[in-house]
Amino acid sequence: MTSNAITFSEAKPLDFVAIGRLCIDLNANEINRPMEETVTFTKYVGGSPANICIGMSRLGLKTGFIGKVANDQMGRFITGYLDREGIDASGVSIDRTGAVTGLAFTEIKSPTDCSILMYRDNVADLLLEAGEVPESLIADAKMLLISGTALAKSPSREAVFQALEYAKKHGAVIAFDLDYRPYTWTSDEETAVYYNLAAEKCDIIIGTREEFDMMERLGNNPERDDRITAAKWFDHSADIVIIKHGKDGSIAYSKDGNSHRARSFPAKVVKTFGAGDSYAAGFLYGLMQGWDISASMEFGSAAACIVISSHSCSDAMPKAPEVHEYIERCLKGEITSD
Ligand SMILES: Nc1ncnc2c1ncn2[C@@H]1O[C@H](COP(=O)(O)OP(=O)(O)OP(=O)(O)O)[C@@H](O)[C@H]1O
Ligand SMILES: O=C(O)C[C@@H](O)[C@H](O)C(=O)CO
Repeated sequence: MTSNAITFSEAKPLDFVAIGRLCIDLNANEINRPMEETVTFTKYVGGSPANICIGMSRLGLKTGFIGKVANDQMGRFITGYLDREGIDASGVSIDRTGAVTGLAFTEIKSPTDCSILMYRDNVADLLLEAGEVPESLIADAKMLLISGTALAKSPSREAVFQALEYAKKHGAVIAFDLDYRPYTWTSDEETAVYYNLAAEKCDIIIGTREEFDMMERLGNNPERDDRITAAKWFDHSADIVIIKHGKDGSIAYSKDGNSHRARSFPAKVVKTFGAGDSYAAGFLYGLMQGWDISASMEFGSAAACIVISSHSCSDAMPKAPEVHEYIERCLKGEITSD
């Protein structure tokens, strides 16, 4: 199937495989206050690539995950969740070194003032080794998603480049969700080098304006012009580059020279994070259905609204009928922002 010059190998048994972190979100139950004043949290599976994979699975696609979890109750909570979601977890390794599961404590001071306190020392997800990346899982997949934070440290960094090599070898479409989390990196120069090296191999690149700014410290785009940002990647492997702008929506550029703007939909926002993961899942799902770029962006934008209107990220990932209904209700004026 071809969508916007991107061709998916229909004969492959898996639709989507992601590689990267599997973590735990601990979202404060007492919202609209600083974390210092919160007492209880709800535990969810987290990790941006995990959220995207869960989103793709919820939308009805056959998915798999490549990663590493801690050999403890949190690791077993995560793998049990993937199993219940029907996600092939055969590519998930168990750490044997005593590493731990990354924790994301989320603070919801207000619907527009949210932050994440990350505990990521000695996390298992960054210990995934290149030799643990199953070539067969990627060979069976129409699409591979990589996520930028997995590039932050070795051996996870080399595992990502191994996955990219397998994807190229077996004709999988490669999507790169930039997912820049500063606390995981030690140097701006190193960050930009590895993000750029990975991005050169990718067919679809999705990031915020700020994430592309981080990458472009090696280039020259003082006006932070989205079109200049996108053009660079069409000289490499990219067919589609999406720059996300929060409530102001998103813009996509395609290699054929076209651009596509998507507005955001109204939403009763509980917390803003999770927007990017659900947007990515909705957009990539749309492409895999053969929809055009604009329709896929609209679907991703609506999926994002459903997740930011919820307390969780992974648990809130919607099914396809929910997203279509959300769009219809917005078009009828039945949903408004606060
Ligand atoms: N407040 C909002 N109201 C409606 N839609 C939103 C809002 N914030 C984000 N979105 C939708 O989600 C998409 C992605 O959001 P954003 O640009 O914030 O990405 P992100 O920074 O990667 O998200 P995250 O907060 O999960 O890291 C936007 O393009 C828009 O369609
Ligand atoms: O990606 C992370 O490590 C944090 C996520 O678990 C959290 O759900 C989020 O920020 C989603 O964007």
